[in-house]
Amino acid sequence: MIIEARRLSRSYGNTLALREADLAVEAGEILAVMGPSGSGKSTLLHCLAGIFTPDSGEVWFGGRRLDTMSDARRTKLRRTAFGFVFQFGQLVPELTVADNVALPLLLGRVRRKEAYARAAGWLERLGLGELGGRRTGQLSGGQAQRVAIARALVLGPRVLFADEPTGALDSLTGEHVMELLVGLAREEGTTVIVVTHDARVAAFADREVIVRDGQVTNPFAGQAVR
Ligand SMILES: Nc1ncnc2c1ncn2[C@@H]1O[C@H](COP(=O)(O)OP(=O)(O)OP(=O)(O)O)[C@@H](O)[C@H]1O
Repeated sequence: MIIEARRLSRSYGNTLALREADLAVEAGEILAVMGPSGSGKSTLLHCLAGIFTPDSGEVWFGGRRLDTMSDARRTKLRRTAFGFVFQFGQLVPELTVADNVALPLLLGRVRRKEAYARAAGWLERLGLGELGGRRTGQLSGGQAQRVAIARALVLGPRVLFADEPTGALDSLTGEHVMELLVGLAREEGTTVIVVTHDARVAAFADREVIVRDGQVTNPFAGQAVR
């Protein structure tokens, strides 16, 4: 298992968002996390990615305990081992497409020339080779999400976390974005955990888990949905 969550609980004030949720994810797996609105999907994803710490329970990544790690170590691990794609790309609008994709490399002290060369390679793979010089504020939704995918993958993460990555796109564009995301993840051997409401997005996954009332109803591979 690359990621394991054991009996995760997390509340916001009086709202119990996760109630002893379990989940196990295999390396290289593409996992869709589905379930009703407000059931705890995003909270689960944020706990797995070490963005939130759970109130109780354990999160393991590659045999290391994530939830009890120091903030500094967890932040470093998140930067190097994890990639993120959210509903709205969260690109820096004042920067160009190439700048946005090169940014994680530059922050990781990769030399400028190499960072831009690697960014250009990823943009090419995502069919964005022509758009490197454009400001990201001037992209279509589908183009922006493809840039966000390039930026998330440029450091070669072990796990890509995606929260409604196609939520702001029309269905055809959304399918194209998912096709690219899943195709690249498979080529790279990247594990993908994608939260989605959309059955067409989930159809790209190897496995689907359902979150209900803060619990994962079928947390382990091979288990039927209850
Ligand atoms: N910052 C917050 N403050 C208070 N309550 C919150 C906060 N974030 C989430 N919640 C509550 O926690 C519960 C789980 O929320 P979460 O966002 O994890 O659900 P979700 O399944 O991702 O929902 P959606 O599909 O609508 O995005 C909900 O009842 C929600 O209202």
